[in-house]
Amino acid sequence: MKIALIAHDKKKDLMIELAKTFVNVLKKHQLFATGTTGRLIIEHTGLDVRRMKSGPLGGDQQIGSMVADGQLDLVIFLRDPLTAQPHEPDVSALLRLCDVFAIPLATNLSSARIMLKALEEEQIENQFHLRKDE
Ligand SMILES: O=C(CO)COP(=O)(O)O
Repeated sequence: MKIALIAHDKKKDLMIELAKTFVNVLKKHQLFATGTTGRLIIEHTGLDVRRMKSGPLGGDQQIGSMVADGQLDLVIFLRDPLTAQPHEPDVSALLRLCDVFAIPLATNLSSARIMLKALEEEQIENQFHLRKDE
């Protein structure tokens, strides 16, 4: 499965802890991340992560493009709903595209844990999302 991992600044520590907790699950999959999130995950877990640009510099849009192209199966995006983001339109666009293409999307720690637990137990199948044109 192809999984995107993204965290806003105040949620990065949570993302690192999440990645550490589920490192044995995550290492079985292809991982993608926005720039800073990816660097931190690599530094703290040694996981192989393909890094896009940083979120404010277009990373969310790059991930969104992958969603639109059917290149991602899961998105975990630990958002900070209490801090204004300069690239809020990019964030909204990515969340919207996940809904357009019915890609499983976790936007907080609790839903992310449920998603990774399901992945651990192999309850999520590859490419079960619907393409918009299907
Ligand atoms: O801003 C982000 C998501 O909107 C995350 O980007 P970084 O991982 O580069 O901090």
